[in-house]
Amino acid sequence: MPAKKVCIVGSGNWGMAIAKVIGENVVANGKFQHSVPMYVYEELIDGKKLTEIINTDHENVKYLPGHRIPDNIVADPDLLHVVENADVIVFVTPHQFVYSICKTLKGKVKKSAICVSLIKGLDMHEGNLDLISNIVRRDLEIPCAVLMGANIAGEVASGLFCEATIGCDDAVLGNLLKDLFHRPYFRVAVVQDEDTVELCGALKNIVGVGAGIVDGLGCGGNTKAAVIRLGLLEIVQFCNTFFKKARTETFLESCGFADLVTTCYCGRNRKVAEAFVLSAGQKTIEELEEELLNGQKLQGPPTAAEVYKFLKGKNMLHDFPLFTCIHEICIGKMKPGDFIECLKNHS
Ligand SMILES: NC(=O)c1ccc[n+]([C@@H]2O[C@H](COP(=O)([O-])OP(=O)(O)OC[C@H]3O[C@@H](n4cnc5c(N)ncnc54)[C@H](O)[C@@H]3O)[C@@H](O)[C@H]2O)c1
Ligand SMILES: O=P(O)(O)OC[C@H](O)CO
Repeated sequence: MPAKKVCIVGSGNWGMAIAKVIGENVVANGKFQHSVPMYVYEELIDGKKLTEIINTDHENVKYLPGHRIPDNIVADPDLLHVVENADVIVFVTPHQFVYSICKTLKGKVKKSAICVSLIKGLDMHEGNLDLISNIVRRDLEIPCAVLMGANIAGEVASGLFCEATIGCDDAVLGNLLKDLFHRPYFRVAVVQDEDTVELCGALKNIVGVGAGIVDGLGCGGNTKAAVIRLGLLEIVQFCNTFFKKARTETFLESCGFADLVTTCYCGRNRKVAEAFVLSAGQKTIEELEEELLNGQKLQGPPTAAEVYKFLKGKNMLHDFPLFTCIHEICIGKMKPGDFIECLKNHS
């Protein structure tokens, strides 16, 4: 069997960390070609192209400073060149850019290629809520698995132990992807419940915003635990109401409960939402995202907006009071303090 060509589409905070994992694994495992092209959205840093900096210094000084990635990861600003003849395409951009990337790739990827999405987000499409993996499947006409989990990028890049979940309904494909991602410090489990794995990854970002709100209000660990518990309840309910019935065990994998915990304590959504509450109406979420994240993109507030629009269309906002309240606080329709009432009255 010829070695498979892997490519990575995306080079942000998580994109770089996972490039380190992949770069090490393709060398350790004979199933994959050693050189891995990575699509980088080109920009200038102090007058120098980011792709050149990555290929020379093997570090993305803007999105994951202080971490060296393996030399076999090759940064390239040409998206079509990156995916040319690729057998495995790893999608890891903020979800905001998936539509335009898929549009560019339509009809341009190998017919036998497979994709794995590491993107935690959802998209409203023609009045319906789309999984990111569905956009890929529909536009590129190839299978798409997902990888989600409690994976703060900097910690993974530092080699600190964590777990992740691959959601893949095809067991053979799932095992191939496990070979690509599993490392001694990155333990991967494969489950055949791909929609639930992806939904957990997307929806936990809304709950992360809720955690930041209670931190900004000066509440303690008990209140945050309530946010996590009620958030998990709404995630389970959302999956089972709108998608094929979830396996309960999936929520106990890294993509479920564990990702909720890490996001609510260590994530960017939490951080920006806390700053938003502390700014007492002086700054918007978007302004704080720009101020605090240096180009990294929040997924929680836009996902909350998309879920809100979807639920409103179904007249079901009252069935998901936590998701609803978090969005209304983000857009200034409710005050952060109202969140506590929402928690108190949640059934
Ligand atoms: N950062 C983490 O700790 C982490 C962990 C697990 C999963 N994720 C998920 O991975 C996905 C990617 O997150 P990330 O942290 O790698 O990204 P990020 O938040 O660092 O986003 C910045 C990236 O977006 C790119 N970008 C900016 N404008 C663009 C455009 N117009 N077109 C294409 N790309 C553009 C930038 O070049 C940069 O690579 C998200 O869905 C996120 O939820 C993130
Ligand atoms: O920093 P956040 O809030 O985008 O969360 C990062 C990861 O998804 C945690 O697993």
